Amino acid sequence: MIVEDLPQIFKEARPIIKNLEQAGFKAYFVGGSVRDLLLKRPIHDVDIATNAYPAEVKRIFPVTIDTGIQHGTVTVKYGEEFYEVTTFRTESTYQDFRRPDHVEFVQNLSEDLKRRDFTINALAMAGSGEIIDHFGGITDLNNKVVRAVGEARERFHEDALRMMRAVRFVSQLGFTLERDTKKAITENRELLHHIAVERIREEFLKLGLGPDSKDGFSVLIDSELIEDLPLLAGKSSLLKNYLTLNFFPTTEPIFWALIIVLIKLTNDEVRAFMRTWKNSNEVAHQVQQIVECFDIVSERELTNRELFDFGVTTLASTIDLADILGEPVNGVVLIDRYNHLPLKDAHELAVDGRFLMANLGIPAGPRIGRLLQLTLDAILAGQIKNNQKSIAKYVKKITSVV
Ligand SMILES: Nc1ccn([C@@H]2O[C@H](COP(=O)(O)OP(=O)(O)OP(=O)(O)O)[C@@H](O)[C@H]2O)c(=O)n1
Repeated sequence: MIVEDLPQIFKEARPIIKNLEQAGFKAYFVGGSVRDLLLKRPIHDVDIATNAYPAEVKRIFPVTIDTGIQHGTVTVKYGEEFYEVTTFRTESTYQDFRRPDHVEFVQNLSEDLKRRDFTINALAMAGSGEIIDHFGGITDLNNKVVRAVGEARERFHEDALRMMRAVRFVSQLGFTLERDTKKAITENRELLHHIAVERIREEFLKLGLGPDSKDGFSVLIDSELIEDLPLLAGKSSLLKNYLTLNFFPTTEPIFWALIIVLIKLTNDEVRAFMRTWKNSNEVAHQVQQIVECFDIVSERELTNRELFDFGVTTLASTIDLADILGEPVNGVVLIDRYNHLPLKDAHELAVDGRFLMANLGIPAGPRIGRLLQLTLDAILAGQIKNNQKSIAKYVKKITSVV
């Protein structure tokens, strides 16, 4: 099979292949870019595999960066673009947990392809556009199947993250998981414990945000791989509720908040959960806010002060989460109430600490902060207006008790 009209991204990368060939080497496009080309999906970057060693690649191209030389990868700058050029290699380079730094280079493309994870990812393409398919990858693409190359058990022992990748592709591409590949996941799922949580998290997130995340979750539960995800062991009966949803998360914080609500964590447990999953403090904070806000809106109306404190981003995410979970929350009303708040940021307060000290004779100290907070409360509750005159009157009144 030859692809006649290659997208621009491949055309621009062709000179890399040509230069390697002119120097007497073989070189091919490999991996996800070839898969995505045949699926007519957007292509973000193209990777190249070659029998040239990194030192040889560096001799051919004037501008290179040693991004992963111990794994055989050199980044080549060509024009304004950067390309990863990797020497044909075998499994142990895919972060084999038994031999993390072991690299084995091989001489030909077939050897390289047969140690890749799935048939759909074991396709290569020559500079001419000719597709090289040794493992039935094109048939599997057409049938929408994720199937390990050769023995699935071996592929998962080489890199256990591949089990998560398999399920991620189900969600991302809308494919089904081939039976033996799924069986090998169930039989080898404990291997996932050798994998860094950050890598698992990336795959879990891609799974959760994929267009077919319901199918992804279904396979995750069916294959029992879910039992080996951090803090999700024993939660599969709760997570089965994911399969009854009609809408799905579209952002990272909403995805985590949904998982947390489904597994019924208390507010106190959220922080530890997010930390175990090695999320950034920023994402962890956003998720905590959404979960807290969701807890409140499921019980009662938010106060104006709560609307103010949560802010519009958390409110919008909470409304999405409520929608996903079928919780009756009137998002339009909530956002309208937010939009009509007398102020949306503490900086909009008509007075500051200096004003209270200079005009009302209140000494510096923590009391100033308390008075400002009470003032904010009163404005948000509609008791007073946000101007210096009504605030001064109000503060004078409450100084006797605060
Ligand atoms: N654990 C892994 C990771 C990657 N690969 C191989 O390396 C290629 C590139 O990997 P990567 O860029 O991580 O993923 P893609 O398959 O390109 O998918 P995406 O870009 O959507 O993450 C894959 O296609 C596959 O051939 C593999 O065999 N085993």
